This record gives sequence, C-alpha cells and structure tokens, in this order.
Amino acid sequence: MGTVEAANKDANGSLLEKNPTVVFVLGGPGSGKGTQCANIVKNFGYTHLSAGDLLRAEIKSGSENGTMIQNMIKEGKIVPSEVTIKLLQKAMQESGNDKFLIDGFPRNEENRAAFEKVTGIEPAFVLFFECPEEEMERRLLSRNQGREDDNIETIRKRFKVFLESSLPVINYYDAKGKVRKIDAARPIEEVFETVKGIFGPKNEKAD
Ligand SMILES: Nc1ncnc2c1ncn2[C@@H]1O[C@H](COP(=O)(O)OP(=O)(O)OP(=O)(O)O)[C@@H](O)[C@H]1O
Ligand SMILES: Nc1ccn([C@@H]2O[C@H](COP(=O)(O)O)[C@@H](O)[C@H]2O)c(=O)n1
Repeated sequence: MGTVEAANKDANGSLLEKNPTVVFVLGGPGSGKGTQCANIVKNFGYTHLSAGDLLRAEIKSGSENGTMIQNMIKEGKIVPSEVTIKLLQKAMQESGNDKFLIDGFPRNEENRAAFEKVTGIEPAFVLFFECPEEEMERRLLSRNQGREDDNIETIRKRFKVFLESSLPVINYYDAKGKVRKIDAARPIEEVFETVKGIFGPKNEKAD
C-alpha cells in the first residue's frame, strides 16, 4: 500500500473508532444551509464542515489542485470526489469531535458512493432545506461575500447541477427514510425552530 493510501486508511481507522455521527445538510444554493448550520453548532455541539468552504480554503492555500477547483467552482461544476473527501476526512480528524454536519455534500451520486466506500460512514439522517429558486436567487445575489460564483450566470448553472445531480442523492436517502425536509423559505428563526425539533431537546447543549 502506498504512503498516501496508508495515511488515508490510518486517518479513517481512528475516525471510525469514534463511531462518528454524521448529518448531511443538503438543499439548493442559497437555501440557507450555512446559516442554519451555524445555529445548530451553537445549540447542539456539532462541528460544521462545509465542502464548499474546504474547497475554497484549498484554493487559497496554493495547493496543486487550486486552479482546477477554482475553475470548477466558477462553472458551478462538481469537483472530483477524491479531492473533496480527502479534505473532509482531514477536517473531521483534526476537529477531535465525533458529531459532524457535512454541508453541501454529497452533491452527486459519485460523492455519495465514494464517501461511503472510503469512510464506511452512513449518515444518521439528511437535512434537506427546500426553497423555491426565485427566493434562492434573491438571497445569493444579495449575499455580498465576494464569492466568484454568486453571479447570475453561475447561479443558473448551480441550479441546473442541483436539479440534475444533487436531487437524485436526496431521493436516494429519502427512499431509506433518512430525509428530514424543511421549508426553508421562511425567516431564519422560524426555520431554526423546525430544525431544533429534528435534533430534539435531549441533544441540546447545556449553557
Ligand atoms: N431563511 C432565510 N431568509 C432570508 N435570508 C436568508 C435565510 N437563510 C439564509 N439567508 C441569507 O441568504 C444567503 C445565503 O444563505 P447561506 O449562505 O446560509 O446559504 P447556503 O445554502 O449555505 O448557500 P451555498 O450553498 O451557496 O453556500 C445569506 O446571505 C443568508 O444570510
Ligand atoms: N461536494 C461539493 C461541494 C461544493 N463543490 C463546489 O463548490 C461550489 C460552492 O459550494 P457551496 O456549497 O459553498 O455553495 C459548488 O458550486 C461546487 O462547484 C463541489 O464541487 N463539491
């Protein structure tokens, strides 16, 4: 076994020993996944890992994959699973936690199957933030965080990728009874009330 594969197996071995709880957080671009994850972290002690944030950090780090990732993000395309899964595994390992919100992943069937194969982890459940496109478009165009993909041309491409590649993943988990669908078109606090109901009072952090 090569050094990289061995390191990967080691990282995963110690991750699995912790029997981690993983919740996938899915929904269209701008449906409010990141916003709600921040609230869940405060209340329920999860570590929030956004696949998009990890990929953007990888570009900034000057990694050899940086240019490829940047081009994919500009086009709203999905980065090869191998790259994203390595970043997720490393972040999980380094967090020291055993409860993870994995936001924006799996984005397609390849992401889903590869994550299960490489990590051996199945999600406890999947949060699905459902929101009409017009509302998501409005939110993304006023997000103002300087993201290269928050322009109307890329936003439309991201919507298409969501419908064609990400919805089938949600349907896959739905057939297994794992999807918790949330109406995300309401104000942030109202959406969070529903989210709280899903995680349940017994999981709430003491202050
Ligand atoms: N329920 C809401 N009502 C109105 N605005 C919201 C709501 N939730 C989030 N927002 C705003 O919409 C924008 C997008 O939210 P957020 O970044 O959480 O979405 P996201 O699903 O993580 O997006 P992406 O997939 O593009 O990273 C942000 O500016 C956020 O403040
Ligand atoms: N599993 C993923 C997640 C994201 N990407 C790329 O990053 C872009 C931004 O993602 P956000 O979740 O932050 O909106 C996304 O459009 C993809 O280009 C990915 O490839 N794989």
